[in-house]
Amino acid sequence: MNELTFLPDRTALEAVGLRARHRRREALRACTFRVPAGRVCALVGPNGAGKSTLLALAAGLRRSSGGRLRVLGGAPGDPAVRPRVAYVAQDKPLYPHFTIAETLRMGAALNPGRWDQAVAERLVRQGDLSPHARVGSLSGGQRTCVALALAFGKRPELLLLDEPMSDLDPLVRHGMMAALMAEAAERATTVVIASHILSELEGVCDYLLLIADGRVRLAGEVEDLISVHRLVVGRYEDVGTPREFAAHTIVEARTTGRQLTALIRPEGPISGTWEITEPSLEELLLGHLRAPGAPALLAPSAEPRMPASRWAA
Ligand SMILES: Nc1ncnc2c1ncn2[C@@H]1O[C@H](COP(=O)(O)OP(=O)(O)OP(=O)(O)O)[C@@H](O)[C@H]1O
Repeated sequence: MNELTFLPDRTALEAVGLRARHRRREALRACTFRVPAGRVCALVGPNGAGKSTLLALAAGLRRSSGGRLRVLGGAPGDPAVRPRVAYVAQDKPLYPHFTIAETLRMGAALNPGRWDQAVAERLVRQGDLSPHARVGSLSGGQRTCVALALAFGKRPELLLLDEPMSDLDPLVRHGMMAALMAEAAERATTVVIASHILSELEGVCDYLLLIADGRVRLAGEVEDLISVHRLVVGRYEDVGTPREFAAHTIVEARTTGRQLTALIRPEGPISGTWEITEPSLEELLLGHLRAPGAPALLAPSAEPRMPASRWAA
């Protein structure tokens, strides 16, 4: 993180009581959170949690069914907001008859005054692709590289990525992730990246939004969220959870043989003879994913800042 990318006073995404429906099914249930500008935010949750729905709302491609969502200070999809946002959907729609070079020319034509050809070409090279290749002849992973090049060439202030790396081979994924993060850091781009690959998020994301069953479970700076949790490991042969944990918030506790492993939000010192460490991001996420009913936590930076007078849709 550098001074440019750390913009805690500006807001990229802000939701209050946000709801969305797919026909009768509620996909988002009263979600409230804030993502400050300049952050790389991991959007994590089980299948069907509502991640894609949230990104599509932020991109202005779907309408909410209640609550409020602000994107870069404006309404999602507003003509003043749309050019500043790029969105890479899971299915990455592209024109199959275009070559990669033609696709980038289309990007330039659609984004007058914003387009950065050098950045787009750099990302195409990262995928080891010829500009003359036709999009229809590319593999799924190669199309992903083109979609990411198109999104980044737009020089967005907010980049919304829906599981962008899932079909990339490990080498290309590594190179692409590094290239994306370098571009994002240089331009202080806010990135919201939905992913199931938890190891890929560690060391890359400094902000976290965890949703499950359409509800926000965790939101805030990764550092802040990690620092209020502890991983507690030790020998335990009784049933249930140890009595000394009663004073704390237990996110998840598991016993394997005679060993107990628990993810806890301590309310004070933890008594007993336990090995107590700070969880890694992956351990924090796994604990919460295994325990979707654990009490939600919104760090102070994730609390909405829009005045209450604007909360009504
Ligand atoms: N087109 C649709 N029609 C009906 N229901 C839908 C549609 N799209 C999503 N849903 C439902 O809305 C809920 C949220 O789906 P969403 O795709 O946002 O989840 P997700 O977190 O992105 O899941 P995944 O990790 O599997 O991509 C799910 O219950 C899903 O079944």
